[in-house]
Amino acid sequence: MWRTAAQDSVCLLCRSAGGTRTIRNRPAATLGGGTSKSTPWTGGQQQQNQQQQQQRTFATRQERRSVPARMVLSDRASVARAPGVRAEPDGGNNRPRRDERPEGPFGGMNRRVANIEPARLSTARTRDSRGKDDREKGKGDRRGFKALNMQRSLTSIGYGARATIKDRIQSIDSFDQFNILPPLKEAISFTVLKGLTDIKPTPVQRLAIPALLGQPIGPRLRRKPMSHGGGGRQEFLLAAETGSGKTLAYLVPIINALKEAEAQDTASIAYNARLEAEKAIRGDNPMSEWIDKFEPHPNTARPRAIVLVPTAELVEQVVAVAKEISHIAKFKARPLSATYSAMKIQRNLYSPAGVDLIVATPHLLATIAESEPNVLSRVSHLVIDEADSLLDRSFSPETTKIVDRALPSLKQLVLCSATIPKRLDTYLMNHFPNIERITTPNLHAIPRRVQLGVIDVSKDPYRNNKNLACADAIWSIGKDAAEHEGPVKGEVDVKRIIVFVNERETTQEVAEYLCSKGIDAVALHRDTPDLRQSEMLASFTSSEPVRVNAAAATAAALAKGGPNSRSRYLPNTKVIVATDLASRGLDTVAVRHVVLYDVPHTTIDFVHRLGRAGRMGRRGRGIVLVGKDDRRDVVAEVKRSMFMGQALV
Ligand SMILES: Nc1ncnc2c1ncn2[C@@H]1O[C@H](COP(=O)(O)OP(=O)(O)OP(=O)(O)O)[C@@H](O)[C@H]1O
Repeated sequence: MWRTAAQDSVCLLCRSAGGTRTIRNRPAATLGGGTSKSTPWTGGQQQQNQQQQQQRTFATRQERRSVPARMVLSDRASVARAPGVRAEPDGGNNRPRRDERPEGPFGGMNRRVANIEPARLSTARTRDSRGKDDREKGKGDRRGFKALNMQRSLTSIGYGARATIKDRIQSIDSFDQFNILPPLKEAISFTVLKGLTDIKPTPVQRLAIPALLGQPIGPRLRRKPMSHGGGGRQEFLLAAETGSGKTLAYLVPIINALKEAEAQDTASIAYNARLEAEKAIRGDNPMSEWIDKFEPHPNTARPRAIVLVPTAELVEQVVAVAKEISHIAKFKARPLSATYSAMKIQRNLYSPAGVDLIVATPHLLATIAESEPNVLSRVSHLVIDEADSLLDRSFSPETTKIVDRALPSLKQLVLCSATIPKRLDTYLMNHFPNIERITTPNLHAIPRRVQLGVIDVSKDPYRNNKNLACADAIWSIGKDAAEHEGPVKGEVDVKRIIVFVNERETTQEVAEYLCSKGIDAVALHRDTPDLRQSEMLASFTSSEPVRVNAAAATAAALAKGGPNSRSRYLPNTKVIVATDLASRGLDTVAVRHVVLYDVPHTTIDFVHRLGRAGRMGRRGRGIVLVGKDDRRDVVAEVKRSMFMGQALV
């Protein structure tokens, strides 16, 4: 019996590989009891190779088993191994690593590494690892939010990116830092935000105003070259938490652009000169008496800026802000909504004095544009406020029609929203791939100053009577308020509360039940009488306090049985029952309490509904009624997210 050094090394290797069984003490050549003579498969050259080879192992157990008694092993150790590929001590599975396979027709198959140039690979890795860091960080923060992670409805933004944005806007603390015309600065301080002592732009205003003006602020705010849609148009998405001043964030730069363009517009300059001459001729004769007979302004029925909003109430709200600015900045803003008579709509649009900015609902404007295509022929600035609703299925056809008609003259398209739902994200990627996204550090987070309480409706005393639970919650708020006299002796503040339901049909039913329990409640929907609805809304959107006699409120507070008490009248609360679409965007500054009658379907609805309270730094409280079939896990996680000050997903 003889052994070569090479054979010894095979034996050691086999042992160390732990699994490749060899017939250890027999040289390969004698396997099967053969001789060392050459066979047709093993020539003299092969034998020489055998001796030179340092590591040798058998191909596979199967191969070995199938080795006929007189078979001599290939000196390549594995028949599957390509020339030049090293053997692996892998227990007999000696196939070459996929990424080491040679070039050839099948060389690219089953690769584990992408065939990317090293230079490109390094930049891709840096980018990827940065994104991954952010994602990992976000994931870490979201651990334990199983229910919310499962039904993700909002686009997530990494906490790293949020921190960067926060840094960027720190140096801006005054409207004077923006390149806006002096009358606009004056209007912000003396009309829109009058009464405030320390006026500072909010985060969305710090980000959006310079971006829309095309103004670089400080070295860190210098932006990449403008993102353009087709035809040199600029496209922006402003996304910021509810009640954070988005209206002013888009109105200020747009009005500024209108005023600058007006100063250059030869038609307007010539008209103004003729108007001044006419005024001189007419002397003391008031302008309102003769302007109708004078020639129309070049902007008559051809506004240069349009703001689209989903509801008539929001039309009023936005146009009110624009008009406040217009008192000082001098331009014409007009509302268009279905609540106006045909004659009023006609007058607003065809006013001989012209119209610069129109605030409208898409349905009405799209209908007008069908018969009067010129209405949109001069639009240079288009804002789609509450973009997640207006680009959703129900509004999208009308909104898109307006965008399409305005496109030829459009210079800036601004989409504005408090949430970026995933479907909006996809829509933007498909339709506006170059849109510049301006998002604030607290996007999708409900402010920590808003607390969320939970009432289990399935328990006593409600026994699944949601209406009763709702009335009881409102009575508790009223009773509590009755104990605290306001600044005026003998009077208490009236609490304004919004009750949110998921379906529009439920609004009336709940409002009627609350009324039957002595609560001043109104449903906010199309069929509610306009006057009652607008009276109620006015008291919700005004920051002026409403007070009632303390004695009446205290009597109600002391009555036993709450909503079931005999007195059955709670004088110090006012309630609106609505779906969140009805109240979308409403600046309900007077609201401290929100009751979520139904558990919202998605986190998007949580953000918008709870966003009606706690606006612009105010405190607020949400109460959610949870029935036996509701997702308690979702509610618990939203509550925890809010407590931790995290964004909902
Ligand atoms: N810089 C500011 N400082 C203080 N208050 C401001 C400032 N800018 C706006 N506001 C006030 O903040 C309130 C909310 O503004 P606005 O309605 O524009 O919020 P929003 O972000 O559009 O909310 P939503 O998402 O609900 O539509 C308004 O009462 C407005 O007057």
